[in-house]
Amino acid sequence: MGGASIKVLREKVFDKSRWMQLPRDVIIGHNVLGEIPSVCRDLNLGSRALLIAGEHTMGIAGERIASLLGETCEVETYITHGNSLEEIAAVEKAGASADFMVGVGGGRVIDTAKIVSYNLDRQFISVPTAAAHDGVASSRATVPSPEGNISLSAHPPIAVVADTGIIAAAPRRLLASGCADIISNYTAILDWELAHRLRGEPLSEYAMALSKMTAEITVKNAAVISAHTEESAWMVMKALVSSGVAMSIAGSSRPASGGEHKFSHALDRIAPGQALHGEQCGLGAIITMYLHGGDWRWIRDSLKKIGAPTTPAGLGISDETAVEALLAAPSIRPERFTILDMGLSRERAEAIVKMLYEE
Ligand SMILES: NC(=O)C1=CN([C@@H]2O[C@H](COP(=O)(O)OP(=O)(O)OC[C@H]3O[C@@H](n4cnc5c(N)ncnc54)[C@H](OP(=O)(O)O)[C@@H]3O)[C@@H](O)[C@H]2O)C=CC1
Ligand SMILES: O=C(CO)COP(=O)(O)O
Ligand SMILES: [Zn+2]
Repeated sequence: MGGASIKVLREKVFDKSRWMQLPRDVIIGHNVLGEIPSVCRDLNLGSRALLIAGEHTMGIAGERIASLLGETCEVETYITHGNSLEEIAAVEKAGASADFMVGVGGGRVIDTAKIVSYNLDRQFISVPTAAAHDGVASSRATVPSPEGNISLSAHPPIAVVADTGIIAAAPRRLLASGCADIISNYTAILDWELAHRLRGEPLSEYAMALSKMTAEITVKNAAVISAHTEESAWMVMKALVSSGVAMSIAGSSRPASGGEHKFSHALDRIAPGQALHGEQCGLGAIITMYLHGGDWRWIRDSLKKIGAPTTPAGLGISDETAVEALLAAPSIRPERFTILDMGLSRERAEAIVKMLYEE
């Protein structure tokens, strides 16, 4: 009897817990914009909406959604110009009396809607107009700061409505960028494993498996995707949603963001507005795969197949800028340990950037 109670005392207490938040409704497909009023009714979101879109995306889909919603709701519209903390504060003011938000556009608009709705404790619907990034369904929001981009905890959208007709009509470059953001999951996972081995950072096997599978399916379907049809939009959008779910499972962007993302964030600071987020991450993934000793040529060729750039010139930046971004990457989010935080010399960074032009 005494022996049994000693055994109980010695057992390690299991004290782990995680709160995973995921979207409730995910609707992807042809002409699904028309479903938005039903989604609002189904989820009981209220009668006053703030619709947030960008300069281009307001005309591409925002106005149509506002008119659809206008039949049953009071709708205010707001055009954002980026996702700076000042812009977020302004949208928050505009949304103070809204019951819910609808974010219509690219990654910056969706991140703005995500953080504003989180701060105001409202729900939001994510309506991507392009398949360019994997923040469509994630619970994280990336915003610029003087120290570089920071990843804030927020909440996932209550619903995602992705109209493949609209997404397929977006410029080809945006779709290729989304694929590159997904392909960079390969190196993000290698960095996470490295941080586990060297720093004891906890891993989530489920998040890693989902993130890797998403990248594998994308590469396997490169030929279909590069045709840039509505079927391509369907495939890439499913991958982007799955990658966002992997981030929600992990409770951080780790499964989809490693050194290649730190390189991209450094570029956003050094050479803002030159290239798309996913394009930058794709180039970063070639370099970090090389540093991990993996098959970097395969990453490069996969990116080429889907039409994403694979050199600094392809991003519209100089080789020197790419070298500066590689060297600056460790200063971005220093707590996120990656292969770029292991001490890359300028000389090696220059040699690696030259290597990118190899046939
Ligand atoms: N939270 C997360 O988990 C993640 C966040 N991100 C973040 O997302 C951002 C990148 O998103 P991304 O979409 O690449 O960049 P942007 O949001 O900057 O959008 C790029 C451009 O595409 C335009 N656009 C969008 N849809 C269409 C369309 N159908 N036709 C024509 N133009 C269109 C936008 O127009 P407009 O001018 O109207 O906006 C904008 O000019 C970064 O800030 C990144 O950090 C990326 C991955 C994950
Ligand atoms: O872009 C992301 C995943 O693709 C989000 O990652 P960050 O946390 O690096 O912004
Ligand atoms: Zn990304």
